[in-house]
Amino acid sequence: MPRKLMLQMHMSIDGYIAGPNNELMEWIVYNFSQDLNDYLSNIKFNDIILGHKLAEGFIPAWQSMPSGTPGKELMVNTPKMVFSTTLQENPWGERVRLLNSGFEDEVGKMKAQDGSEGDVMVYGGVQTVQALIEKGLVDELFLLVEPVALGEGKKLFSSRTSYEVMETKKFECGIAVLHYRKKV
Ligand SMILES: NC(=O)C1=CN([C@@H]2O[C@H](COP(=O)(O)OP(=O)(O)OC[C@H]3O[C@@H](n4cnc5c(N)ncnc54)[C@H](OP(=O)(O)O)[C@@H]3O)[C@@H](O)[C@H]2O)C=CC1
Ligand SMILES: Nc1nc(O)c(N)c(N[C@@H]2O[C@H](COP(=O)(O)O)[C@@H](O)[C@H]2O)n1
Repeated sequence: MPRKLMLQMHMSIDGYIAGPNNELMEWIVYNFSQDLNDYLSNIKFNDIILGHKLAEGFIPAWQSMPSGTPGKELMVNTPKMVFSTTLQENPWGERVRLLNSGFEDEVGKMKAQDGSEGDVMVYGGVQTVQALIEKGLVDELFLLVEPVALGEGKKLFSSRTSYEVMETKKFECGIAVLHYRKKV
């Protein structure tokens, strides 16, 4: 069985993943309740994909979190691949690999590996996930639906794709997780 590419992203109830200009995500509840931390810690994967812009914040932010912060070990220790056409040197250390071209081909190769290698997770940002969705490479979605409508912003999808619901769950902090699998 091949590896799956999973996506986990926060989304407004009207389907936006960022403001119109990728503004600060102040609409996102980051103070996760224990039940949500427990749920997320059960999603298993062995590689993380990040876009360059997200990586600039994500990697140092997780590294500097106090030990014991839920998710820290997973986020810091899991190998990461960062998409960038401009970065020539990797500033983030040995667990991070830069990919300068052929993004979709490389993801296709990762996915073709044996499933016993573990699955792959992408956290964003907008350009990166839009490209992966557009190429049909994302197999499962974990949408963390925030209890807010934004009215405008950046969307995950630009064309019609069918999914089936695997699970829906409401959490104490107000987030609802919708877990979908792509229909084959
Ligand atoms: N809703 C959510 O859960 C999340 C939302 N976000 C939102 O995402 C925003 C950042 O998104 P965005 O600015 O799009 O940044 P990304 O993190 O997607 O990084 C974009 C950069 O990644 C490289 N890249 C990614 N895909 C490709 C591709 N297919 N071809 C060429 N280069 C590629 C390029 O780097 P280079 O320029 O070096 O070539 C590009 O400039 C944040 O402001 C935040 O608001 C982020 C994370 C989670
Ligand atoms: N799997 C998992 N476990 C946790 O404990 C978490 N806090 C998260 N957070 C998710 O990580 C993604 C990137 O977050 P930042 O951009 O670094 O804030 C995002 O999807 C969070 O929901 N994940």
